[in-house]
Amino acid sequence: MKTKYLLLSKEDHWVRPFFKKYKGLLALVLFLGFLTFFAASALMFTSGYLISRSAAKPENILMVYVPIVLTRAFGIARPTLRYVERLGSHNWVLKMTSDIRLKLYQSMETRAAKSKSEYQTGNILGILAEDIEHIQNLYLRTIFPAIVAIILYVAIVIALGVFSLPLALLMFLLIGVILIVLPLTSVLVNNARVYRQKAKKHVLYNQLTDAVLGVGDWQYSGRYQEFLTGYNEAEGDVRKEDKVMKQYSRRESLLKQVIFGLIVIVLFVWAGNYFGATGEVKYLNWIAAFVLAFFPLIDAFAPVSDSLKELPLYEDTVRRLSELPSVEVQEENHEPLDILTEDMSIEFKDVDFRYEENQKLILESFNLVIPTGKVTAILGKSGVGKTTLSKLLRGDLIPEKGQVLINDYLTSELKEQQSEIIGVLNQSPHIFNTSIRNNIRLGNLEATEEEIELAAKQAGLESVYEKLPLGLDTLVEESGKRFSGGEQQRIALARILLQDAPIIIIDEPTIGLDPITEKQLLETVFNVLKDKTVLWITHHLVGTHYADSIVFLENGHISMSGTQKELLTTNSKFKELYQLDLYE
Ligand SMILES: Nc1ncnc2c1ncn2[C@@H]1O[C@H](COP(=O)(O)OP(=O)(O)OP(=O)(O)O)[C@@H](O)[C@H]1O
Repeated sequence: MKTKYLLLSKEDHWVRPFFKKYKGLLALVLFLGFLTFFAASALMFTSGYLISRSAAKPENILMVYVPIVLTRAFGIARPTLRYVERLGSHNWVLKMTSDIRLKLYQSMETRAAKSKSEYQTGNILGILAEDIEHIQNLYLRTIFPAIVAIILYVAIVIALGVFSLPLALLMFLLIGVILIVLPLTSVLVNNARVYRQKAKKHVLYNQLTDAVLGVGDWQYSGRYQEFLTGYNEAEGDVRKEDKVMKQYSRRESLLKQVIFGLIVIVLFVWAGNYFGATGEVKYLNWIAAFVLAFFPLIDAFAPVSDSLKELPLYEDTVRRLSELPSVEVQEENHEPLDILTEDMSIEFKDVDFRYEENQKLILESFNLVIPTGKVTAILGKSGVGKTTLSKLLRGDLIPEKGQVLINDYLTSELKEQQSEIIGVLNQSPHIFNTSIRNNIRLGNLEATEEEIELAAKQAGLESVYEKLPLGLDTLVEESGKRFSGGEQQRIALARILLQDAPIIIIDEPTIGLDPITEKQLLETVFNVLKDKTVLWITHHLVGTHYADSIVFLENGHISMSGTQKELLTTNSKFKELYQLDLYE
């Protein structure tokens, strides 16, 4: 079990900083919250007095003129203050949660380059949907009302103390039960339950994303019903916990109502005695006023224990957030590198790389040079490190030893210039659910219509969109479903052409395509990318004539290299592999 609370402590780097950042608005919101209840209470007080006084038939209207004006004033002030307070508090909370979302995004981005696998999509969805919403509620439903209630509590006890010390003490105890004893008991009783429920909900989120991503496989395997049953059971579990907690809430709410009833009776008896004892009729008018003034305060006190019960949830939220990678504030003004010159050669210089410390080196003293405007094909068994090589080139991974350079600049320094320098054509480019034109435009938002059309033509899309009534404005449907794999790759290629980066990574874009489409696509790709420096990851030897150099990766080193022609004539192993590939 936890020993130290994180929420709003110094170690809380997620909620506390924003709490401090907007503290001026926060103070205003709290003050307005207090004023709202004060106006509500004063409204009831003046109306109570007015009713009592009017019932005693005043000689003329002027005798009750002041309470009439006050009743009107407080009647207008209460909703106005409430409105402004809501506006302020929501504005405050939305500002803060938007900052937290941004921080979450930055944190994931920091991590994304290194390893996406540590944080499942479901976890992130859970954090975005549940946790940040909890933080939103933390302020709107818990912290603000609790602080306002405590201010009111102190004000009431002091105000009553002026009239009678025993009454002030009694109110101190009775309201104290509602504001302190009940919430604490509730936190103690429900703590474990709330945690359990939240953990179960996170399991549900993970199951859901997994299920949505793999829905086809559940269907094909004939285990759809089994999956549904499992999911329903997990959901049932969450509901069961929910039921127990609701039962507790109902009982607690009953107890609160009884205490409120008791407070009203105590106030009534005391006011009756206090003002009745004076023997003067005019003082009797204050009795109803005193008792009625308490009623609006019930709205301030009642929700506190309900919301404090959720404190463990907020604590858990902050804990989960604090486990995310911290965001180094990268405010440093990163000077753009003067990297774009004639020379866009790539060099891997004595590179050692592995993902984890105790892992075998994936690249060991690895050296490779790709001259400007040349194509190097990287081949090797699955898992040998081809994709790793491309990630090192993008600067997403940093070598343990050695350097990865483009035009003598470290690729890890590229930062936001990365997309300006390196384009990627991979196995499954994402085609967004918009028109072909917009999908291509993604490569360069500033491109003109003519440039987009030229890129589409160069990528060989003309024959595709010409047949369509809407041409380039045809919607591609979700994930590009409307088009074949080869056509989707051509859209991605057009996007890259528009991006016009001098270096291109081609990571098996032809995988899953039939040999004829593969051949046609490769022809287009290498035709339009002929001036670029290209790192081409492939499994196929057929087509490697497009490469100026072929490199075989094995055990972290280059085991074979040369042009297709050279290798075919001098290397029997290559020849053998080439023959095998021909018959595949
Ligand atoms: N994030 C990671 N953490 C730990 N190990 C990883 C990670 N990513 C890849 N690896 C391991 O590094 C090795 C090289 O992976 P890489 O993806 O570069 O291979 P590849 O040659 O591109 O394979 P394929 O041809 O199947 O795509 C593999 O053994 C893989 O399991």
